[in-house]
Amino acid sequence: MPCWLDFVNFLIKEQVHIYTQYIYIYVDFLYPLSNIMSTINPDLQQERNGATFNPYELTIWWDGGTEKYEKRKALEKLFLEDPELKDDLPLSYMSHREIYENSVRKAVLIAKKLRDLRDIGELSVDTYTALLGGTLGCALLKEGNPLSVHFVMFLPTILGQGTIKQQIEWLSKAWELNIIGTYAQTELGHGTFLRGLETRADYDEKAQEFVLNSPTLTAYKWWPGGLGHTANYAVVVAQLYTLRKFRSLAPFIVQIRDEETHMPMPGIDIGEIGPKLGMKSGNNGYLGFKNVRVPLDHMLMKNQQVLSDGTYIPPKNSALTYGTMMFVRVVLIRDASFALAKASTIAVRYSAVRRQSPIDPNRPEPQIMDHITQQLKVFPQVAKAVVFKATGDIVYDMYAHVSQEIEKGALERLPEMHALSCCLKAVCSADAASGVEVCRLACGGHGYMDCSNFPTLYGMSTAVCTYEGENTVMLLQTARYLVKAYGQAAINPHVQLVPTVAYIKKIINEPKFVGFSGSSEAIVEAFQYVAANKIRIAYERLEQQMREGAIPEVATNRCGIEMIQAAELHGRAFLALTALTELQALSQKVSPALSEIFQLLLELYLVDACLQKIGDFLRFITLTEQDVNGLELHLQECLKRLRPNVVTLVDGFDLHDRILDSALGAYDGNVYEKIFAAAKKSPLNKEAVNASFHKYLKPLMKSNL
Ligand SMILES: Cc1cc2nc3c(=O)[nH]c(=O)nc-3n(C[C@H](O)[C@H](O)[C@H](O)COP(=O)(O)OP(=O)(O)OC[C@H]3O[C@@H](n4cnc5c(N)ncnc54)[C@H](O)[C@@H]3O)c2cc1C
Repeated sequence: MPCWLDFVNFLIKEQVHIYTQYIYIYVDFLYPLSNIMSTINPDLQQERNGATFNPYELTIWWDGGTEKYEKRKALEKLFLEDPELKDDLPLSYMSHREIYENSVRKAVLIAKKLRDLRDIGELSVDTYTALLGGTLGCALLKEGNPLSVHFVMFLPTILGQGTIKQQIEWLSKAWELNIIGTYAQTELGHGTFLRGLETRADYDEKAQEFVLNSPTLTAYKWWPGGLGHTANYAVVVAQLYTLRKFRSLAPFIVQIRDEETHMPMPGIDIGEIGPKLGMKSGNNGYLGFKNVRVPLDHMLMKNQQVLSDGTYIPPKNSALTYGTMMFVRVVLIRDASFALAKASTIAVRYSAVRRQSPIDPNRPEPQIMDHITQQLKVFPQVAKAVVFKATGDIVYDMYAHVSQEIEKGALERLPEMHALSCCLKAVCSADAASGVEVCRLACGGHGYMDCSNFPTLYGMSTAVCTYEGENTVMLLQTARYLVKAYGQAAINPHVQLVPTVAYIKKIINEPKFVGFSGSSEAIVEAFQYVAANKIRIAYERLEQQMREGAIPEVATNRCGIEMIQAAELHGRAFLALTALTELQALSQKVSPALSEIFQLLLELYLVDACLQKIGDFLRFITLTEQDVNGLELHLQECLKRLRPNVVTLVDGFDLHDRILDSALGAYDGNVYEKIFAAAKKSPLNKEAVNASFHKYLKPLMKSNL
C-alpha cells in the first residue's frame, strides 16, 4: 500500500496527532552518552544522589511505555547525531535570509531521511509527528520547519474536505512532496471572524472555473506557514459565489508557483511577512489574487458541492467541520505540558547550580533553589507540566471516543467536547507561556541571554495563545455553552447535564459550600463551586442585559468579562478534577517512591492553583483566615518536600540536551563554561578591534583634542 494511504488510514482510524506547525509532541531523553561522560557539576550530582525515586520510571510513564521510549531513543540517535543537522552558529547570528535558507536545507534533509526510513519499512506516523515540530523537530529546527504546514494543515485539509477522487489526485503528490502546500485562511484584515474574510471565488459557469480575487489590501492572505517562498500550492479559503449569489466559505486548491521555475503564477502576488517574535524560520507569507482561474474540481467538495451549472449544494451538517479544529486543540494541551517541561528543566537545573546571596550570613552562598521564593517560581511549573500531560492524555482519549460516536452519527457530545477543548487550549497555553516567562525570570540575567533558549521557548509557546483559535475568543465560545447549560439547570433542576458540566447543578441544589477541609478533594470541589458561581453570574448578568433590551450578541459583549472568567474557571475546575483522579490512579500503578512524588505534585498543583484564585475562593466559599493560613503553609510545605527530588524529577522528563538547547539547563550543569562558550561564538569576538572604533568612536573621542 502506498505510504500516503498508511497516513490516511492512520488519520482516519487511529486519529493520532495532526500537528500544526507549532506542535511538538514526544518529550525525550535519557542521559546521552556524551552527558554521562562529561563532568557533572557537583551540586547537580549531589541532588541526583539524594533522590528517593528512579527517574527512568517517570520517563516510561511520560513516554507512554517502554516500546515508545525505545523508538524515541532510536529516532533521536538517528537525527541528533547527524552533523548535517547541527548548526555551528546559533541562529541569532544568522541573517534573515540565512535562517530561511538553512531551515529549508535542513527540512529537505529531514524529508530525505524520512524517505530512507520508509524505503526500509521503518517509518511510522509517530516518526512523522516527532519530526514535524515534536520535541525532536524543535531540536532540529528550533524556530520552525517551513514544510510543517504542508504536513499538518495542507494534507489533512485535503483529507478532511476533499472527495475520494480529489484525495487520490492530490494526496499522493503531496505525500511524496512532488508538490508543497500550505493552508491560507487568515487575511491581513481578518483572522478570528471568518465570515469577514474578503478573498472572493466567483464561479464562471461557462468556463467551469472559479475566479479568485483579493478585492482590497486587507483581503491579502497573511500568516500561512511556508507560504513565503517554500510552497507551490495552497488550500485557500474564500467567499464562494455561484450564479452571482454568496453561498459560503469554501476551500480551493490553488497553484501559486510554477512547478519548474518556482516563479509566482500569473495573477499571484506573493511574499514573506517578515521577522516575528518567534517562528523565525516558518516562512510565513502573504498572498494576493488578481483574476486567478481555478478549475471547478479544485474546490474541495466532500462537504459542500458546486455543480457545473453553478448549483450550490450546502453541507449536510456544518458541525462536522469542528472535528479537525477540536483535535488540534486537544493536542495543544500536551504541547503546553512539553513547553513547561523544557522551561522548568532549565530553571531547576540552573537553580541547583547557581549560588547567590547567603541566607544565613555566617554560611556560604546557597544554591538559589534554597531561596523559598525561587522554589515558589519554579516548582509549580514542574507540577503543571505533569498535570497538563495527564490531562492532555485523558482529553485525547475523550476526543477519540467522541469522534467514534460522531462517525456513527451520534453528535450529542460534540458541543461538550468543543467547549472543553476550547477552554483547555486557552488555559493551558496561557499558563505555559506565563510559566516559561516565570522560569526565565527565575534564571536572573542569564535567563535573558539567547543561549538560555528562553527567548525561543517563549516565542514558540506564546504563539499558541493566538493560533488555532485566539484564547479570548476560545473562552467566549466555551462560555456560551456554559451559560446555556446553567440556564437549563436553573429552569429545571432535574435536567441531566453532560458529565463535564454536571457540577453546575451543585450550586443550584446546595448553594453553600460548607466544611472546607483544605484537602485535595475539598479544593477540587471548591473549584467546582467557584466555577459554577462564575457561570451563574455570567448567566444572570446576561439575562439582565437582555431584559433591559439588549440583543443577545450585544448582551454577550457587555458580559464578556464575566463570560471569560466563567470559562477560565470551568477549565481550571476540570484540570483540578483530572489532576486528582489521574495522579491518584497513577499512584496506584507505580512504585511507592514514585507514587509519593505523584501525590506531592498533586498537592502542590492544587494548593498553588487555589491560592492563585484565592479572591474567587473567598467570594464563594466560606473560608476563615485559618483556612487561608492553612493553604499558604501547605504550599510552603509542598515546596520543602519537593526540594530534594526536583532535579531528578525534571531528569525524568528525559529531555535531550539538544532539545533543551540551553547553556543553563544542560544535563551536566556546567553552566558557566557553556555560557562562556556561547559568548565566544559571537562574530564580534573574532577580531580584537571592530572597524567602528576607527570610523566613529575614535573621531568622537579625539575631536576635542
Ligand atoms: C505563529 C502563527 C502562525 C500562523 N499560521 C497560520 C497559518 O498557517 N494559516 C493561517 O491561515 N493562519 C495562520 N495564523 C493566523 C492565526 O490563525 C490568527 O492570527 C488567529 O486566528 C487570530 O486572528 P487575528 O490575528 O485576526 O486576531 P484578531 O481576531 O484580530 O484578534 C485581535 C484581538 O481582538 C480580540 N477579538 C477578536 N474577536 C473577538 C471577539 N469575537 N470577542 C472578543 N474579542 C475578540 C482578540 O481576543 C484579540 O485580543 C498564524 C498566526 C500565528 C501567530
